[in-house]
Parts: sequence; C-alpha cells; structure tokens
Amino acid sequence: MSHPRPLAILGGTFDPVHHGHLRAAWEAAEALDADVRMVPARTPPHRPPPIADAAGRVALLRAALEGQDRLVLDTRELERDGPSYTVDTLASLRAELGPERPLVLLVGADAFAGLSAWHLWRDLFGLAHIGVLTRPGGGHALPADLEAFVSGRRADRVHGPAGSVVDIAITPLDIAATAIRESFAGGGEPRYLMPSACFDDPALLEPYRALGR
Ligand SMILES: Nc1ncnc2c1ncn2[C@@H]1O[C@H](COP(=O)(O)OP(=O)(O)OP(=O)(O)O)[C@@H](O)[C@H]1O
Ligand SMILES: O=C(O)c1ccc[n+]([C@@H]2O[C@H](COP(=O)([O-])O)[C@@H](O)[C@H]2O)c1
Repeated sequence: MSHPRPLAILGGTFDPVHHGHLRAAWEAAEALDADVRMVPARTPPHRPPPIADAAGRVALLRAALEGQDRLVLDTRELERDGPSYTVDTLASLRAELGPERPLVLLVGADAFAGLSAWHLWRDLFGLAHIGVLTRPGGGHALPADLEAFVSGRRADRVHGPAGSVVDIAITPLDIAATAIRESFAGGGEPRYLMPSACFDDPALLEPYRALGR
C-alpha cells in the first residue's frame, strides 16, 4: 500500500516575506517529499501588529511564489477573526485532509523554542507533526516543559498522521524580516534578501518605505 504524501505548512507573519522563509519551505518540501502551504497570519498572536496589513503581506507572498507550484499560498487565516491561532488552522486542515494523511507544521528553531506559550500547544501534536527548521542564531534552547513533552516524540522522519518532532536541517540563511524592516526604515533597499518580484510593484513595499520617512 502506498503512503500518502505529507502536507506541510509554514505559517508566518511574513512582514515581509523573504528568502529565509522561501528557501526553508522549499528545502522542507524536498526533505519531506511534501507540498507546502504558506499560511500568512491575519493577526499574529504573540507580537505587535505587523507593519503591512494582511492584504499587503499576502500580495507580496503572491508575487514571491510566482512561477512555481510546490509552495502554495493558503489564506484560511484571513477568514477568521481574533488571534490567528495555529491550533485552529491545523484543525481546519485536518478536517479537510481526513485522519490519515501526514500533516507537518513547519516552524523555525526560534519559534519552536517558544511553542509552549502557544494557545493549546499540546493539542498541536494530535493534529500534526512538528518539523523544526534550523535557523542561524543562538538562544533556541527549549524550556523544561517543552523538552519534557517532546523528548519521547523525536523521530528521524515523519511516520503516520501526526505526533512526532522532526529536525529538518536546511541551508542556514541569516535573514529576518526585522532586519529587512530596519533596512527600509533607514532608507535602504533590501534587494536580494527578498525575491525581486516583490520590488516590481512599488505600491506593495510602500508600508515599509514609509518607515523611513
Ligand atoms: N531565515 C530563516 N530560516 C529558518 N526559518 C525561518 C527563517 N526566517 C523565518 N523563519 C521561520 O518562518 C516562520 C515565520 O517567520 P516570520 O514571518 O515571523 O519571519 P521572521 O523573519 O522571523 O520575522 P521577524 O523578524 O519579524 O520576527 C517562523 O517559524 C520562523 O522561525
Ligand atoms: O497559536 C499560537 O498561539 C501561536 C503563537 C505564536 C505564533 N504562532 C504562529 O507561528 C507562526 C510564526 O509566528 P511569528 O509571530 O514568528 O511570525 C505564525 O503562523 C503564527 O500564527 C501561533
């Protein structure tokens, strides 16, 4: 019997999307033999409001994803009010996929280290595997509650629909949206950290350029 291919998601604020996100998602797709949905958060739960509104961040993502079909935009979080909790997103995906298909929540190592502060975080493991993407920079040690919970769940590969934690080693790219916003705020033009398509329509970058005025 053939095993169903995993579906993976990379959620994010994407304020703005950059090559760190895109390359991480691409390498995860290859490592897991999965399709990947890029899921922008309308209202990210644990950070100040984004610089660009959800429509603007989605427009940049759409431009960034042009020309390939392995990384697919999924806008389901835009349709929900309130904080964009990942547990709700995974539950809605699980309802669509049925109980058997492997579902993988991709998170950078920095985001994973904060997982035990997420809404209903233990429930995430009943809905999906967690794929932890290596990310440059230190400070990604796990707090004791999270380490205790995941220590028996670590695996080399995803097997079955949900429940394990898999490290996915990717090319380290020290690119962060914070530094891109800082570049714009200083009047810079952070080309080559983001896809060139994001620079094609000047209106898309206007909220970031406005930081520098
Ligand atoms: N360069 C990168 N390498 C690996 N994972 C990344 C990278 N950049 C972002 N991620 C992961 O992608 C997800 C979404 O990230 P997010 O949209 O918050 O981008 P960010 O660059 O971390 O933003 P900010 O600097 O505003 O915090 C998170 O799980 C994050 O850990
Ligand atoms: O569900 C939560 O409580 C939760 C808390 C913090 C972050 N998240 C999700 O994690 C992803 C990365 O978040 P961020 O803030 O690093 O862009 C994004 O999809 C968020 O919605 C989710």
